Amino acid sequence: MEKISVAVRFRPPNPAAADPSPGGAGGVAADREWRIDDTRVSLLHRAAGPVPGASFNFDHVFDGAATNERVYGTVVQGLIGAVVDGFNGTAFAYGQTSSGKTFTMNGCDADPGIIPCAVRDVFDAVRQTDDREFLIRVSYMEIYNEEINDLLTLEAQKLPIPNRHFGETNMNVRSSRSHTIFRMVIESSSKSQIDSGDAIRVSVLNLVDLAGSERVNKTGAEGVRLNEGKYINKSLLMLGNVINKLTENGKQRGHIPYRDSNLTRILQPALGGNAKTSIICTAAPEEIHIEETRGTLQFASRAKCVSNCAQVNEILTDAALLKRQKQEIEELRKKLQGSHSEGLEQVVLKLRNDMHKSELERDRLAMELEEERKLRMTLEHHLTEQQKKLEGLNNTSISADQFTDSIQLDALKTPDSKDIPDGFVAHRSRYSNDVEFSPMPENLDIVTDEDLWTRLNKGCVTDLDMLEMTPGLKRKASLLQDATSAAPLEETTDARCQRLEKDCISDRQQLEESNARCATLQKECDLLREENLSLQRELSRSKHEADRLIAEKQVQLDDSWAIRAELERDLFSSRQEADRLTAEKQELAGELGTERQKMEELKQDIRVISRAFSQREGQLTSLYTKSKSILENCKASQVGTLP
Ligand SMILES: Nc1ncnc2c1ncn2[C@@H]1O[C@H](COP(=O)(O)OP(=O)(O)OP(=O)(O)O)[C@@H](O)[C@H]1O
Repeated sequence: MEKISVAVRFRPPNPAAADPSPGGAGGVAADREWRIDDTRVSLLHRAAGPVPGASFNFDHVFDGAATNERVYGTVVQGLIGAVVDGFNGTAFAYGQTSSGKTFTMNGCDADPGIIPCAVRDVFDAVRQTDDREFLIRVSYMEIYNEEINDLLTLEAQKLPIPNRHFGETNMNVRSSRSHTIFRMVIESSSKSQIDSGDAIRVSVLNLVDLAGSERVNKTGAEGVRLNEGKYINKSLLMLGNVINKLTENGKQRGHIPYRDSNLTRILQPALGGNAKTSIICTAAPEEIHIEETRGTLQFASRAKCVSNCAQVNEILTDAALLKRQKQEIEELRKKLQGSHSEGLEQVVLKLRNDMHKSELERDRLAMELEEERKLRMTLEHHLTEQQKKLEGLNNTSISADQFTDSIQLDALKTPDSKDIPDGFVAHRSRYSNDVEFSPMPENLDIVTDEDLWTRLNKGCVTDLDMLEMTPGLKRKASLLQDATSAAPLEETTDARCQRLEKDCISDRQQLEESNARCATLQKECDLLREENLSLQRELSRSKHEADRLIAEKQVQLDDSWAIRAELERDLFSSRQEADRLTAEKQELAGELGTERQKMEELKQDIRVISRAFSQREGQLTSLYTKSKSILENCKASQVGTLP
């Protein structure tokens, strides 16, 4: 789809044009004027500035200084190449009477208009296209009072060249009273033998000069001119209706009234159809024409919204159609077998590989995660153990059951130290805040002495009342009473305590690290799972797309095969029909020959008979003459012998 190209052209101000209406502005400085930029036209009030709602944008805007050559080069020249290449093209001039439509389309000797420039360029383009041969037909017609006249057929109209209807009005001494359509039909086919089966291109170029819309009070039309003006205005109204309908939204648009006038019927392909179209809206710059100019610009704005759908026009012979179908089938087959499907397969394969890799990676990470979890559990367990031991050490000075570990116990043992089977374990239940000495209970004298308790409890004196007596390891009082052996035991326990604390800290660090690693692995695992899912989705989408494309191509291929088969059948039956007709023709020709021969013979017979008849007639005539003279002689002799 491409939009219609719309240009606006202002003619130079006409000094002779005075406002014909009573109280007209002739000679008085205008209050309002049009400001013209490259693509914009706006109405300005000298005192108040831009007039609201009177500003318009177009593809091109030309002021009075623009020549026809420039207008043609900017707006129409591009169409010509397209028309020679097989597209339909239309250019038409629209505007109020005396705004310069005919000047734009026809021009003058010094500045030829669109029609002569277009004809020149069509023939130039044809000359430059070496590989095709062309047939160009030209017609020139007018729509006058809703009747179509051929302007090139002199016999029918008995009008001198130019044949078009012109008439004088107050607005234009030579006002066009009809719409004219200059049409070139361009046919072309390839010169090449190889392409001889190619299509024939047929395109139409319409160059239209519309009659101008007019107001009766300005043109002063009456009688014939008034009647012409009514037809002109009516057909232009129909053109406006078609354009309005075409600019409506697709659903509301409904029926387009092309058939309401001959003008819209002829312009139908150019308006929303199969053609490239350019409209040149001509306008008068004078203040007295502001309302008409505004109407023209509104028409041009609406026309700018119309879209056409131009395509090369080709006529296919059976052979060309068959050739096209074959080419299409070949192309489809290539596409089906070729790079596209291979590419898709490769994509699918790559996706599969990626998915497989990511699955392996995911499994590996899952295993690592499991190992990490196990390690963390072991560490946690170990830590708990260590903490318990540490607490035990903190709570108990010489609680033997806190040293179940034989290595720990060994560290506490002196060479004479021996497990005593029926000894006891003193477990300290709480510390006394104040340093004081409680009386030693008598039954504890075998456990330890007061100093040793004090040292083991780091200065804190045990409330011996609270000591629980548990069966367990018993130590020899003599061993524990030895003051020299108590000091190394105290140092070892502290060192052990510190080591365990250190262990504990490092275990906790390890545990934290392991937890962090575990969380990272978990995240990676989740990401991989997501990636995996998206790869799977992508894979299934690609597969689906590949299947759809293959199915589509298959359908196209099937269709092409079916069309081809049908065409081949048609071709075959056409050939048979042609053979039958040829045979029939030959038979008829034979019969005709025989008939001709017979006729010749008959003619000969007739000639012989005629000759014989003539001879006989001659003989009979002479015989008759002789008999007559004899008879007369006899009569005379008889008369002479009578008495
Ligand atoms: N761009 C221009 N440059 C010079 N003269 C122009 C230009 N445009 C129009 N004119 C002159 O203005 C007058 C009216 O122009 P023209 O006949 O082309 O108008 P029109 O729109 O075809 O009118 P109508 O619709 O009545 O046929 C003519 O004399 C023409 O030569």
